[in-house]
Parts: sequence; C-alpha cells; structure tokens
Amino acid sequence: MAPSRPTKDRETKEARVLANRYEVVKKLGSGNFGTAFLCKDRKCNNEFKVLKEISVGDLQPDETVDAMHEARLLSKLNHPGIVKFHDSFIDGEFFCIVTEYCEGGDLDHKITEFKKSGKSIDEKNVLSWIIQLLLAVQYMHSRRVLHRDLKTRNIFIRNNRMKIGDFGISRILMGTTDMASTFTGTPYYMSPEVLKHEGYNSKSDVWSIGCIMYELCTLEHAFMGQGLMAVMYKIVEKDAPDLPSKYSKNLNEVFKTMLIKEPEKRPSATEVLKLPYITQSMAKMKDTIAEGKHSIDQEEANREASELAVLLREKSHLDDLRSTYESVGDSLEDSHTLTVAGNQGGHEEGGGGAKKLTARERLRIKKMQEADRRAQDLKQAAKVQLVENTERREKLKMSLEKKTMPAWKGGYGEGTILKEAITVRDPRKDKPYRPKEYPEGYLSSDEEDEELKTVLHQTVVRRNSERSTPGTLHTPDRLTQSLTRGTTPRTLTDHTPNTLSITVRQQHHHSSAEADERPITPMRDLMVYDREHSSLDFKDGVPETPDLANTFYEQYNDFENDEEDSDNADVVVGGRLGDEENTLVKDDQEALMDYLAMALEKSSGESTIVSDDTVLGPFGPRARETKIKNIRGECIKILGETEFQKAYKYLREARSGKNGKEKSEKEIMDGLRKFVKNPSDCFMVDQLLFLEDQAKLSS
Ligand SMILES: Nc1ncnc2c1ncn2[C@@H]1O[C@H](COP(=O)(O)OP(=O)(O)OP(=O)(O)O)[C@@H](O)[C@H]1O
Repeated sequence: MAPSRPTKDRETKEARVLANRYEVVKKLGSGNFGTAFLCKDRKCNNEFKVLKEISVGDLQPDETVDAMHEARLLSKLNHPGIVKFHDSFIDGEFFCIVTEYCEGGDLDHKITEFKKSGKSIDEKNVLSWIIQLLLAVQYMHSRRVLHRDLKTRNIFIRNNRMKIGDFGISRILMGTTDMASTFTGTPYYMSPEVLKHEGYNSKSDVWSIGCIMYELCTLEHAFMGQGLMAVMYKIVEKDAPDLPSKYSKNLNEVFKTMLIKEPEKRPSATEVLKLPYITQSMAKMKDTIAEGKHSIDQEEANREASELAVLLREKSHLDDLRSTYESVGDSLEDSHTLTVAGNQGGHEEGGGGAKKLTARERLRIKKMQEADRRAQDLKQAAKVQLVENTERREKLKMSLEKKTMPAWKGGYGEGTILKEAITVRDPRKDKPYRPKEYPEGYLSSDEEDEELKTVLHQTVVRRNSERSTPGTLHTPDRLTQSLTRGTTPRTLTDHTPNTLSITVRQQHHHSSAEADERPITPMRDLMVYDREHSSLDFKDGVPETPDLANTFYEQYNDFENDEEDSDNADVVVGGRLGDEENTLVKDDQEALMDYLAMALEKSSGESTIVSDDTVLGPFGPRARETKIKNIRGECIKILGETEFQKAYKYLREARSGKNGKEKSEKEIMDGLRKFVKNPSDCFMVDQLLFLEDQAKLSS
C-alpha cells in the first residue's frame, strides 16, 4: 500500500473539526506519509497537537484493523525523546494520526538555519542531542519497535529537546508489506544492509543516527554524490568520512563505530550508550539538568513567596474592608460615599483617623456582602439536604432489617428477599438475571451510587492535588468509571507518596454452576481501600433498573478491552496506559534525567538485535534473485506495468550516464514526470537497478 496524497480540497479546507475534537488550525506541510496539520484539541484544554492525514482509500478492512491495532500499541509508549502518539482514527478515506506538537520544528530546518547563519554546532550540543536520540532509540528497540526512516526531517525540537517522530509509523502503514515501497527519495540515512535488501534491524536505526551525527557536525550528508545511485554506491562501498578536526577524537570514534558497514559488528543503541566517552557525557548532562532544575525550583520558590506576600497583603486589606462593612452594615447600600472611623486603609480625610472609602472599595464590600449571602443560602440548603438524606437512609436500613429478620421476630422472613430480587436483563444473553445471593448490608439506591462516586471523585481530586511526584494519575471520572464497572479482580494503584490505592474486587463465588448467570453487579462488588487515610469500605448494590444494568454491561465490555490493554502495561514508563486524558506523562526534563540515570546504572544492556519480520535473511545469490524478482513485482504494483517499463528504461539510461554527461537529480525527476505522476514513486526502481548492478558485479 503506497499512501497517496490527500486531495487538494481537503488540504485547503481548514477550520475543520475532526473526530468531534481536533480543530484544524493550519497546514504544516506534506510528506511521504500524507499531510500534517496543526490543530487544537478541544477535549484537552485546546492543547496544540499535530494531526497527520494519510490517504488510505485502497486499504482493505483487515489492513485498517491492523493499522488501528498498531496505532493503539504506539499510543502506549512514552519517552521524553519520542514525539508522543496521542490518537488515531479513520476519517472517510483518511487514516488520521494525532501526535504531540513540537514548536521548535524539525532538525532539518534547524540545520538549514545553522547553515544560513554560517554557524556550526558545538561538540557539547552534538553530544547532548545524539545522547537524547540514542536513549529514545534504545527505549523503542527494547520494546521491539524499529523506526526504519530516521532522518533529520523526522526529528523534532520541543523545549530545546530532541524528539523522534514517526516511530513505528512504518508498521502502521505497511502492515507486513516491504517497507521499501514507502521510501521515496532519501537514501542518505539508509544503511548498507537496507540498500542491499539484506534485512532491516535495530542496527540500521543506529546507522541512521550516525548519519545524523555527521550532519550535526558538518551540516552536510555523510555520503554525497551526483544522483541517488552515486549516494547508494558510496553508502555500500566507501568508508564514512572523518568528522572535522574541531571535534574531538573521542567523538569521531563514536561516530565511526555507528557507521560500521556490517550490522553484526555495529553496536546497538545500548552499546553506544555504554562507550566511555558517551557515559562521561551522560553523567555531565545529568548534572547540568539537575543544576538547571535546582535553579528553576529556586526561582519557582521565590515567585511563590512573592505571590504569597501579595496575597497576604490583599487578604489583610480585605479583612479591613470586611470589618468596615460589618460595622456600617446595610447603610452602604444607600450611601454613595462612606466615611468611617479607624486607621485602616483607604483615603484618610481630615484628622482623627476618619477615612473615606473609594468607589472600588465600596464595590468590593458589596460583592463580599452578596457572596456571604449566597454562601449562607447554600449552607442552609445543604443542611436540609443532609437531614433528608439521613432520614431516607435510616428508613431504607430499617426496611431491610425487617426484610432480613425472621418472621418470628416481626420481620418478613428470609425467603422474601430472593423473591424480591431485582430482575435485570443481560443484554448479551437476553434472559432475565436473578441474583443468587443477596448482598450483606443494605441495597444501594441510585443516590447512594452517586454519593459513592462523589466521595471517590473528591478523594481522587484531593489526592491528585496532594501528589508530590508526577506519574500515574487517574482523572477522577475515569477512576470512578473503572470502579463502578466492578468486574474481575483489579487493582488500580498509584505508587507514589500519598498513594491512593483502590482495589476493586469481585466477591462472587465463581463456581461453574453460577458462572453462566453471573452478572456484573458493580456497586456490590466494590471494596475501596484508601490505604493511608480513612478507609472507605463499600459493599452494596445491584443495578436496579434495566437501563442501569445495560450501562454497566456496556462498561464491562469496555473493561474487557482494557484488560487486553493491560497485557502491555509493562511497556509504559511514566504513566499508565490509555489515552492521555487518563495518563499524565512525566515532565520531560525529569523523565530524561531518569533515563540518563538508568542508562548510567545499567550494567548489562540488551544486546539482542531487533529484526524486522518483513525482511529477508542472508543475501546469497538465490536470495538476491528472489529479492530482485519481488522488487520488480512491487514496482509494477506501484506504477503499473507500462509506466514501470518506461521508468525502468529511462532510469537505466539516466543513471548510467549514457547519452552524454550524468544528469542531475532534478533533471532526472523532471524526465520521469513524463511517464509517472509522482516521480518519487520511482525510488524503488532505482533500488532495483542498484541491486541488478550489484548482482552483475558479484557474478
Ligand atoms: N510533531 C510535529 N511538530 C511540529 N511540526 C511537525 C510535526 N510533525 C510534522 N511536522 C511538520 O509538518 C510538516 C510535514 O511533516 P511530515 O512528517 O508529514 O513530512 P516530512 O517530515 O516533511 O516528510 P516525511 O514524510 O519524509 O517524513 C513538516 O514541515 C514537519 O516539520
């Protein structure tokens, strides 16, 4: 599947809202995978995000499912060096991806700026940026995700930090198809093994980082040549050039190891991070960030202190005003000017401390009076409500006690309960459910469910505000929702100081006889433990109306999906799974510190090579033949038989330099336009020619 470009109409039709939430602000640009737009997320405080639209008109339904699945997995990955993948959805014929917005733009732009200004990037910066990239790549490789298209245009800058974009996008777009068909024209960062179609693995990403490092130091590509073919030949056959002499020998050594031709001899990201020069630099970086953080903390403390001082002054002034209005009472409402005795603020008039209040102060006093009145009313209403609630609860309790009381004690007899058990419909089986066991304690009413939710909500809000360490946070709504699903044993635990640990337990007896009829009885099965503070212990309720029951069943279905997700829980650092509303990613700065510390501490990193399932193994003559055949097939699939034949013939001549001097890349692209709509689709034909030449040379 080669992603085609979105229609012109769609590109220009801005101020659109997608998925009922993403408001398109402006177009950022178009790339091989589609068009990127800056948008505002209406459901997330209008936060700026990037929405990429990829035309997938010809995608099969199962491919769409694969793409959604891949996207869901990607959304669970969090790393300060990776552009956060927020969301994905299908909008008509477009597959849309929503990611973090990096206000600093991409590294390609940055390098161009440096070039224009005639400046170079100093070693300290190069090191810091490369380390950030290596840490991100290491993280993704340890989660078995390859990038496969690392280049300066895919690296973004946010708050002066590097972030790799489009990680794993290839998997979303290509499913199991050969990725080569999506490369449309940039061989500069491609490793020899990729160009020779010997397989893509994690080491190929390391090669690309090496190329990026060279570009940071020289503002030029590591392998240059007249035309793509020449570049490809250089990558496969020529040694990497040295870094300019103004960079240290140590840095040059690191660079050279990343560009070792044989992937098996090239270090993995973890191994590069363990090279002594890099380790030392990481330690320095960690200290610098810590110092910076300390001074930011100090600044923050000073700012808070001065804000506090202002607030205190304000408060004392308000207290003065309050005592003023308390002493003058309602007379204020009639008078336009007011003069009171005392030595409080305001304009003093004459001797004896008498003062005249300003118009502003009078207004403030009025506002205070109104607010006080409203507060009184609310207080009164709340008192009445409380009494009503308590009475209702008492009544309910008494009625239940009577029901459960044996008849000889004046109750209704135990059997009554079962007869009265609430019947709700199981939407999935469409048969009535009659609970087998009756809950201890009293039945829940809707109000009590609500009350529980409120208590939970407040507790979570309070805990969130008490938190001192960022990390896993549940929004109150989400948490309450999860809790009210009350399904299989599940623990939602927040492992930070002042932890809120909430355990949801299934109290049913899961005997096979009962299993069939066992419904989801949310409130009854809730056991809420607030470990460190007061313990909230709830055991009540079955859904009392079919509607309520339906809602709970629906939630249960969601919950099953969540459980599936939780299988991948271990891949998340700095936050729980799910969309970002439910997850608070650690502050990038702190997270980077953590990853630096982890990389420094790691005594033995993984050295396994993450390979791509879609690539071939060793490149023997037969394998090469097969590969050439496959690529030819792919080319025909992309271009169509006739266009392929024309493009192939044209490129063979143009690349060989026959009929005069070798053509420039632009001339070749212009020439191709006569046969094909999108010349960059012919990059694969170039690769075919390259492989055929290689085969000829070695036979
Ligand atoms: N997360 C982001 N934050 C800020 N700008 C972005 C982001 N993602 C993309 N852009 C900008 O949007 C434009 C289009 O980006 P896109 O990734 O679609 O294509 P590209 O990087 O130019 O090419 P390619 O498809 O080869 O990666 C570029 O100018 C890029 O800098």
